[in-house]
Amino acid sequence: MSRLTGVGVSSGRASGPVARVADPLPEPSATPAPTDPAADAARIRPAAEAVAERLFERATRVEGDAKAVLETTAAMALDPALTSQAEQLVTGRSMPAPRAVFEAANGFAEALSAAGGYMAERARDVQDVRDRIIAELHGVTPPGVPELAQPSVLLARDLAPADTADLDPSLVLALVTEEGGPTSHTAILARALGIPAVVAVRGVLGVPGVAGAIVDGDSGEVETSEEAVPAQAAERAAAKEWNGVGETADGKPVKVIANVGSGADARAAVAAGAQGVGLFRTEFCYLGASEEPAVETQRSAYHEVIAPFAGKPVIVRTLDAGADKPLAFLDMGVEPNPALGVRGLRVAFDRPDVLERQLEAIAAAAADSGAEVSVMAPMVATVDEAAWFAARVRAAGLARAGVMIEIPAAALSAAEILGAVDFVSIGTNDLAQYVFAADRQAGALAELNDPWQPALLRLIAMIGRAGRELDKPVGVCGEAASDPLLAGVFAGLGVTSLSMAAAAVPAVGAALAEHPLAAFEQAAEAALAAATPARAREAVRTVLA
Ligand SMILES: C=C(OP(=O)(O)O)C(=O)O
Ligand SMILES: [Mg+2]
Repeated sequence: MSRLTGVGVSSGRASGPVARVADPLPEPSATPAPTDPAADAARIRPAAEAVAERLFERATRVEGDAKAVLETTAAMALDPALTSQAEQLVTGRSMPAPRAVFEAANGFAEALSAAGGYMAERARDVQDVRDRIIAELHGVTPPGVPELAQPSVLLARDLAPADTADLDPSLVLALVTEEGGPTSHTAILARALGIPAVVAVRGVLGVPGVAGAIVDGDSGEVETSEEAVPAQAAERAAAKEWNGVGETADGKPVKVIANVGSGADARAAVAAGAQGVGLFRTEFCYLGASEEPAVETQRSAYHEVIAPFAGKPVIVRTLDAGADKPLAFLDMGVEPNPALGVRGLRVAFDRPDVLERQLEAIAAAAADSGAEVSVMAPMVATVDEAAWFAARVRAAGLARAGVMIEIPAAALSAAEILGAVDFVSIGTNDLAQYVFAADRQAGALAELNDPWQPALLRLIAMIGRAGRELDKPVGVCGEAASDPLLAGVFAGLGVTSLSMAAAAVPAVGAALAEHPLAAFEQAAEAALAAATPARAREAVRTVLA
């Protein structure tokens, strides 16, 4: 018996036999060089096609989000840039085919990781595709979730979207991962499925002979056992239906909207019933570009995301580049402390022309879309910065300007900032990182980046209060908004819209509809008064029981 603690990211308690998700294959060797490089290179494309075909086949058996994830991953396997780069490494540098795929894919994954945020999450997908193609070349079973013969607790290093897209929820009792944090795919998926999950359980993969486990998604405790443990599913509230209207039980509106980064994301958000877009991360349009994309290129990329939301609100965020999201064409130089450097709106102070061209493209994309388009800036620290940005947005002919609140100084000046803009949206991913001085990407600091930390909630309360006083919208668009229990707390703190990954939309919508606003306000008070994240969760659950 071994007891370990991680970060509980999806509530409930379950136990049962453990199914281990296979780790990626070991790094393929760079030697020996192929005797016939041309023949070895010729194996890569068919292997990638076989991987894509299998993923497309799995996609035919599921619907909605799962289908989109599998199709996106399959399309990544077929990316000609990846296969041709790998082929060139075999023919030009005499690398064995598996090593060439490894190197080529890693190049793409590194570029995505460097871009940070949403793009960094896509790096995991590229690594997933890489490992599938390498397994195909070796003729071995690909890593990932095994076929489950009985209800099981899944134990993994971390989970990629394609690992889990077609999971049968009736066979998964709980998820436990050694890596990952509160904003990981595992967390979002578990909440969407309504099963307990604990992430960042350091050392769990090193425990020998694990046969069963008891998982507590509230306290973050995981008890492993060498003996079989009988399957016991978490008590799941009857699958809640959501009518697609974001409001509390007493009809107080709280918009349930989506975070998107591409046309495919936008279509998935529509399918999930999102009432609009609360965060369109435009970085994707610039990614890997050695030159700034032309206004027309930007317009067309933005239009693809905005158009599915005719008649609905769409908040487009201007470029969030710099520091951990370096963009080659901006040539910002090396910074000693990147997370605290020239990033987000700060880039625009040096290069207002880049912002102006982006606003021109957004205005053009909005013009014939029928959507209610607003624009917001990332990484705003002061009211002067907010006012500077709003003036430029209005000069571009766009009606509504807002800013993200993700720097503690901005949270402390929320009232003044709201005076200068039409709305604010709280980026809990960065706000937590800056409040706790804890890198959001560092698994070892996942506990500090837990959005249930009362210190973070107290700052959000200040922003909510300012919004109510000035009667202006306050959104949350960090991943914290995808936690259905926390969603009610945010509503109680004065938040008027919640924006999240499409998969979380129905569960959050249903959770808001369960209680009147007064109950959420009481829950929020209880959370604010708690000393720790675990006690805050417990207190909220008690109030809403
Ligand atoms: C939504 C946010 O922005 P991003 O994750 O893109 O930095 C955030 O910081 O919470
Ligand atoms: Mg951010």
